[in-house]
Amino acid sequence: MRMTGAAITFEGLGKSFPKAGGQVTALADITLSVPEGSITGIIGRSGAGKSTLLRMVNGLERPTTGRVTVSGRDVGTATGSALRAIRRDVGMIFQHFNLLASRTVRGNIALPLEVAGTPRGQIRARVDQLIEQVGLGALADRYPAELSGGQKQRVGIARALATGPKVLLSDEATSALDPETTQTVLDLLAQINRDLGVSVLLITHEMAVLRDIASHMAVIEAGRIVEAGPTYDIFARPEHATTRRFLSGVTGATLPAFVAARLQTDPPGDQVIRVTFAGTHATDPMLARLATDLGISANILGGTIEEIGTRPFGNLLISVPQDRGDQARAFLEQHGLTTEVLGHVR
Ligand SMILES: Nc1ncnc2c1ncn2[C@@H]1O[C@H](COP(=O)(O)OP(=O)(O)OP(=O)(O)O)[C@@H](O)[C@H]1O
Repeated sequence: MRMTGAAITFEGLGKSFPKAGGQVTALADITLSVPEGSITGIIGRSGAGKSTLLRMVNGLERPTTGRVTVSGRDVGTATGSALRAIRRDVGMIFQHFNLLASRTVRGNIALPLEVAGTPRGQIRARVDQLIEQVGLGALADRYPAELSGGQKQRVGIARALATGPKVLLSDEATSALDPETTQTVLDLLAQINRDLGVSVLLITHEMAVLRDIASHMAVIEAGRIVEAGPTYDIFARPEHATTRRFLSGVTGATLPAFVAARLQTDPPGDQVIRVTFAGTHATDPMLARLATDLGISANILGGTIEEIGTRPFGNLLISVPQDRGDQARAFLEQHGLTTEVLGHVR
């Protein structure tokens, strides 16, 4: 089946590598679609298979089973000019930038155009345009050693865009950057996605990267996708334990230390509940209603409201009397909120 509206598809994809005395399975039964025009992020721990999955998209690795397509073209079986055509449609950026030290900014960005046989006269104009696009105007004649990490990644992005790809692959592109620089590079990726309509597939081990720019996401563990969907939905209703673990670091609210230190897994004590507010319910005065409708008064232990895309997303940590906990949670869930019992405090 060929999915429509997909920039990239993985269909029952598997990849094994030979290993002394047998095989190691890096990926198993991956079925995932990267919607055209989306920024799709894949998160997983080290060794989960992220890089292998990304390398399938430009044909650096070939599937052992299943298929990977770019704009409907099968990458795994493509050779010669067909493979070269796919690769022109797929740009890639790297954690450590992979720039040539002996070439200036201009020279690095020109490289893929030279390889593609673009006439010299055209290369100059195209490179100028790319340098403008990534905001490197004043640095065109500098060498990589004279640039900051963020500037190097801008060169990497310009180089990846040189041949006018439909898809941009990002391999931990911000992992070597400080938080502030990370933000500016993520903003640039979002802008490129918006302005040029380039679909982005990125891999990361940081949930914050997905929160900030990914419209869609998937969680990969031990070579399998354990959860996938629109980023907002997954943040609001994570289903898999691995997803929840990744989320606990970013969905702001953490328990105050004095509460965390006393938290127990079993009763007795007040029930400590994480309430996730999503979408239109984000600003509803649900705690007030808990008091007026059910007569349950909740203690507020912590909370945050942030935005995913442009939609509000909140986390509130509360405690309620143990014997009213189930009732309170049922009420909140009935009103479209997600709840999770974190434990009990006396
Ligand atoms: N060329 C190879 N030969 C043998 N095994 C490999 C090869 N490439 C990857 N693997 C194995 O496949 C699994 C997935 O590796 P991969 O690099 O894709 O993970 P990752 O999620 O990108 O991790 P990291 O973030 O550490 O790069 C690992 O067990 C790895 O050892």
